[in-house]
Amino acid sequence: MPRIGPRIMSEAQKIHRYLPLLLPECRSIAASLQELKWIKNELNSPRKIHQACRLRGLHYPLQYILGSQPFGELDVICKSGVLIPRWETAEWAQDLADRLPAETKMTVTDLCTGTGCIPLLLKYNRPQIDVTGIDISSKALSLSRQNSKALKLELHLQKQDVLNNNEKIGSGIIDILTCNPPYIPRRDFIKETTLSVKLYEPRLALLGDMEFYKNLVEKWLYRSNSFIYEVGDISQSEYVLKEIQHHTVFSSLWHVGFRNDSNGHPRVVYGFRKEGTSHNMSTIFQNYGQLMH
Ligand SMILES: C[S@@+](CC[C@H](N)C(=O)[O-])C[C@H]1O[C@@H](n2cnc3c(N)ncnc32)[C@H](O)[C@@H]1O
Repeated sequence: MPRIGPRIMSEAQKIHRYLPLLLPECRSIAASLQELKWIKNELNSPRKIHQACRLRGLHYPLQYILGSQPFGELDVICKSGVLIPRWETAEWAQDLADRLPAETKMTVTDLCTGTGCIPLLLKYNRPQIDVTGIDISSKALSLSRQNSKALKLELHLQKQDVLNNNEKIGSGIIDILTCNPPYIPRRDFIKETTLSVKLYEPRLALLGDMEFYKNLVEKWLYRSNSFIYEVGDISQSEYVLKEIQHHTVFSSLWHVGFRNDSNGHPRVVYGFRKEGTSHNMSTIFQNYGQLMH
């Protein structure tokens, strides 16, 4: 990343004395001004505003400073130690919420729930559904509980290792299984993530490769009627597709699709049972992405 030159620093200093603190993270005067406006809107004391700008200069995430992040129509509480929800996730989760039937009862289990943003957004849009969030991290569970309370949306929570204790999670068949797992391979972590993410967001929430997709195929397909897993790149979607296509039983039972985010990047692999479910999955997932199988 190129360094900020002295000319732009002194230009920023002339506009506002805190702008030079924001420039290293925001990279331009316009972006720094926008951020200063947000900080001033949220924090009322000059001391807090100055402290916030200083922290931003150290690449500390704005959401941890201001304490929240919009996720669809929700304002989700954010705290250090728990991944900040991303717009890419909100995009597919909101579209999924809009597709769920308005009155029908359904069960949703969200693996790797973090702040609880995904099940809470689904519950907000479809209050009749029953939502459960699972995470291995105590910090994540405590924050998702706090979000559930603050938003007045009921969310069942369970602390479990998704990869090893699958049988201890819930019971019966899950209608919709959602998951945004840690999916950045160690080899890509250094070059592909920003300093702010590298320094301050939990690695437990970020670092992963194929293990959660493998676990989906080996364990969760037996227990769910549909799944929506976020991916970091196309190889993770292709892995799930190949495993289902080449499976003697799954290949005749499941449809599989890929979905890009609005920046055109592969973002989701999803699947649903062709028949035998009490809800019409093919209507819910019609044109959700591109069907591959
Ligand atoms: C990418 S974050 C997703 C958080 C949230 N769902 C979101 O979209 O913002 C992944 C989450 O998985 C959790 N996690 C990591 N390994 C896990 C495991 N083996 N079992 C359960 N949760 C795990 C982390 O604690 C983290 O909260």
